[in-house]
Amino acid sequence: MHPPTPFLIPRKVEQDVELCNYIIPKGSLILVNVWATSRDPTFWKDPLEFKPERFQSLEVDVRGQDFELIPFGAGRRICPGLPLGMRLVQIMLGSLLNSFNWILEGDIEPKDLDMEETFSFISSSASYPISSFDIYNKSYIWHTMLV
Ligand code: HEM
Repeated sequence: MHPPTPFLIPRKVEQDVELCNYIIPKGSLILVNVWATSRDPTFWKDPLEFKPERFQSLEVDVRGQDFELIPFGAGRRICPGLPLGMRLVQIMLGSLLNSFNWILEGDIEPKDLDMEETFSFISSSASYPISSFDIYNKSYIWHTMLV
């Protein structure tokens, strides 16, 4: 729902295409706005709410078959790094959670965190609310985790 790339890679139409009663002329540049589709209230209940549990009961998959959620794109130009990306995200997130003792700075409440994104080719967090953490006295050696 927070795709790293708000738009898929631009595509150029090679011939006139009719789509949903629109003619897309040959030569047009097409940008697929996955940022918008992954928070479209037509498909998502409370799309702006942080509810990771929504995926527990959903059949929607990120592998390019369900167009309401295509962070890796879809079709023949789908991200070839999808299997690696899926594994890396889990390893990185698990390693970060396991290796550091995360705390919120000052008196910030979780509900006050700004979870909005800044817009550019790659989305990033608007602010870095978790700005302080202490190292939990664990060695942080990537290769031992990956072996
Ligand atoms: C969570 C991690 C990743 C995400 C969310 C992601 C997302 C994407 C997206 C959205 C596209 C554009 C697809 C389209 O326009 O239809 C793409 C393309 C691509 N990705 Fe990834 N990617 C990830 C990881 C990786 C990794 C690990 C690699 C390589 C090791 C990789 C290599 C590529 C390449 C080469 C393309 C261009 C494919 C083409 O145009 O034919 N990606 N990726």
